[in-house]
Amino acid sequence: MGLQGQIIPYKNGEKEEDDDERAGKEISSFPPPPPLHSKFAVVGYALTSKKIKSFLKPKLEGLARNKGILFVAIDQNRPLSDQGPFDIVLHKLTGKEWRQILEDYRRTHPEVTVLDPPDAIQHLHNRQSMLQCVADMNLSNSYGKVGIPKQLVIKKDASSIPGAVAKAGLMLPIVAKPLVADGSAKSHELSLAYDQQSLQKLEPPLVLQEFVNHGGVMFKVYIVGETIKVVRRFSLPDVCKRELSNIAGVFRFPRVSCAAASADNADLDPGVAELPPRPLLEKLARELCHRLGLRLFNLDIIREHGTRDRFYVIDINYFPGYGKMPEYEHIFTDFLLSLVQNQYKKKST
Ligand SMILES: Nc1ncnc2c1ncn2[C@@H]1O[C@H](COP(=O)(O)OP(=O)(O)OP(=O)(O)O)[C@@H](O)[C@H]1O
Ligand SMILES: O=P(O)(O)O[C@H]1[C@H](O)[C@@H](O)[C@H](OP(=O)(O)O)[C@@H](OP(=O)(O)O)[C@H]1O
Ligand SMILES: [Mg+2]
Ligand SMILES: [Mg+2]
Repeated sequence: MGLQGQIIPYKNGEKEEDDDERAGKEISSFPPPPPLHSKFAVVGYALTSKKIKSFLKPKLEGLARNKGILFVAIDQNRPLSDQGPFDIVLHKLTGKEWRQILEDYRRTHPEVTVLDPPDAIQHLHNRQSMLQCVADMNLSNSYGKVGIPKQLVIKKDASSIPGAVAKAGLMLPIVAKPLVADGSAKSHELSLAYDQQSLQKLEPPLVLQEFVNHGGVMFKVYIVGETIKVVRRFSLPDVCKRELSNIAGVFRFPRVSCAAASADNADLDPGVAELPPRPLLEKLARELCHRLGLRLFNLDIIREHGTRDRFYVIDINYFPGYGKMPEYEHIFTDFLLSLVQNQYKKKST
């Protein structure tokens, strides 16, 4: 633990004789910080301002503080080793330089849990490698079958796309996704192509994916360590054969999964609304955590319309919008607590 090796939740008025080595460090401003000499587990965070706003809400900070966890902003202009000491580093920043800083820090501070390792996160920044684990897993049991849509990577030369699609046997319509998925606005600019010729209008590098009809509803599976939570979201509507033969062109679509309202309380066809079986999701999540080496991510999964148990994972996101996950404040606090308790156990054995 960052200070004295034991978590003692902060209580108003508590006084101790410890040093104030954290004095002058930038700490989160709301709720009011406790005295710097308290025995807290310290979570250093390096997040975008957007992420701070959606994730580090007063309720989370308050709950965590009551359980002895303090969030402290990392100053990116100063060496990480000069800050803290941290018990956990929580981050979602991109860039080679930041990755290197974190890798060096992990090497020199093996006692600190970095959520998550930069090279493991990097795996999700490419939409091809992102889904490879799911394909390799080939999950199929009595609860259902989980795969990925048929897909093809186009690195360059848009004019080659119609031929490449025909050769690979991909069926229209096709979802075109930027190959890089680094959280930038551009990486979320997706399009739907209805006919073969229009595919030339797309801009590689891309992943082309068969569009799978799924009744206009998808499931977001949020993972925080060993906890999983599933929510329904509205998604793109099905494309019927008649529509496909009457429409040509490429249509850009916005960030559906983000913009779309929750479909949890909507009046839906039960066959579409039914959540994927819990044991199937648990198996998938556990295995993905292991294979990806990540603890904080979500996945978008759809059920092929007209089937009960045929599922496709279409997207995996690192440190997603947990602010939209029910009860995330409690789940996250308990998760962080379990990490520091494990660190403490390790140290004392
Ligand atoms: N293969 C597919 N078949 C059917 N619908 C799809 C497919 N791929 C994507 N979609 C739809 O497009 C949406 C956006 O796709 P995707 O989740 O891959 O993009 P993203 O920009 O990475 O999203 P996020 O905001 O979750 O990171 C999905 O939520 C789903 O509605
Ligand atoms: O929770 P879902 O619906 O999957 O959507 C998330 C995206 O997948 C994330 O990529 C967003 O985070 P970043 O904008 O930090 O990449 C994340 O941004 P947020 O944390 O600001 O809400 C969400 O938009
Ligand atoms: Mg998505
Ligand atoms: Mg995504």
